[in-house]
Amino acid sequence: MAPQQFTLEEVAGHNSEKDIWLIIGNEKTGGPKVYDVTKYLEEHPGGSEVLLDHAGKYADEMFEDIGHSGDAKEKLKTLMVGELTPEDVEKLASEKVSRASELPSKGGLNPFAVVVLLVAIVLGLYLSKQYKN
Ligand code: HEM
Repeated sequence: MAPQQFTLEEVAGHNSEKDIWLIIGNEKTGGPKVYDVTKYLEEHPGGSEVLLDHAGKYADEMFEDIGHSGDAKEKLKTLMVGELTPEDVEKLASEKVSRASELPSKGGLNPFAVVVLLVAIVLGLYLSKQYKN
């Protein structure tokens, strides 16, 4: 049976302690795959916190950076629930979305922060003019 396919958005919905999925894998390891780590949270030797931090996201870089053992990779296999749709595999590869930072939002500037910053600058200019006169 072909593995089930999920979108990034569907994976992102599994982001709580009671239901946590991660995406791990890259071109070198056979592509990103989707893992259900809900039952593994308590068992994880690295603690549940790091897994929760990446709930619903692409955690490949973190997983690789730790230098997980062969045992860890074997365990990982048992937790797989499926793969990403080809479009979203493409998306991860091209945008390097998140690399464990921002899913599903695309990163970049927060528009609210930009507005606040602009207002602050204009106000600053206005006030400095006032003081000169
Ligand atoms: C389902 C995915 C994962 C599995 C099956 C897994 C498995 C393991 C295992 C078996 C160990 C013990 C050491 C070893 O055998 O390498 C371990 C340690 C650790 N893992 Fe994971 N891990 C997973 C995901 C992650 C992720 C996503 C992170 C980070 C965001 C992470 C961070 C750590 C840390 C910090 C340690 C402790 C290393 C140490 O104390 O030396 N793990 N993991």
